[in-house]
Amino acid sequence: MEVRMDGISVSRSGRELVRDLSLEVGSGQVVGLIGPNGSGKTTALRCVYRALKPTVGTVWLGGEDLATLPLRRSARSVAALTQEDGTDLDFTVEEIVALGRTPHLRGNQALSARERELCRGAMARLGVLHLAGRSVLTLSGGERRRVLAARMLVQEPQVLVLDEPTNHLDMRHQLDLLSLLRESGLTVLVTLHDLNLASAVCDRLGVLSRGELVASGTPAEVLTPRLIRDVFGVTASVVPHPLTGDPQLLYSLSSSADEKEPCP
Ligand SMILES: Nc1ncnc2c1ncn2[C@@H]1O[C@H](COP(=O)(O)OP(=O)(O)OP(=O)(O)O)[C@@H](O)[C@H]1O
Repeated sequence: MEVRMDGISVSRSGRELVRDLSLEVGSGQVVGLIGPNGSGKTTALRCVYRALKPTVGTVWLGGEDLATLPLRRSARSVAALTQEDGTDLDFTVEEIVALGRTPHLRGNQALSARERELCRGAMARLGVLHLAGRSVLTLSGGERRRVLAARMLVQEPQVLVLDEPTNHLDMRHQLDLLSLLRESGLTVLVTLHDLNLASAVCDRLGVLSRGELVASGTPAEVLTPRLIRDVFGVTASVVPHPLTGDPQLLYSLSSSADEKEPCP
């Protein structure tokens, strides 16, 4: 199922946070939104999981205007892993994961045996099955993030929207989660601050700067020293990954945009 942001703008308090953004995520593609702090990435994502309505423009979900779809229908199709995770309630891990089934259930309907198995499978895949009976309030940041990723999977969506999903995760769990995204076959829109991970996992990247899309294309097309310098204000060398060939950025601590040449 493809997702298309079509000329969306979002205004708040008299400020345009996102301006005339058009970006498509083809069915089964992984597309990354990158950009500096405050460039509008979260705001754009929130329009796709319906936490925000664009002031102007349309988000198309599988060819239908998202704004016209019943909430239950879009909730079955789009799952989000956000920064506002809502896990401040004293629920157990398995209760939080089971909440992912909500869009599929009627009233107080109990989970079927298949759904309970689905929850166990998702917890096992994210390495949190051993925490099933623990209160989420007692978890570390990374454990909590993996529980929320499991909740996202049990929703059985066609589209995943993830805002900085690797936050709090150690390197092994970062790579594990991103591999899961790649292998899922789902349509994925993800923000990532780590440009090397974005390069490794994404088919295409969109670059936001001050609310506007300033570049889009494959990681090789987008991740150039010039763009990194112009948009992020740092000097980086771009080298091919020795195993995969993906462009990878090398920084040095002194590599601010003020320097004319990177250190040898
Ligand atoms: N409700 C709001 N009212 C006014 N300004 C807002 C509101 N929500 C966000 N902003 C501002 O909009 C801009 C874009 O915010 P957004 O969270 O989308 O950026 P981001 O690219 O996700 O940033 P980060 O990388 O820091 O997470 C920021 O300057 C932020 O302060």
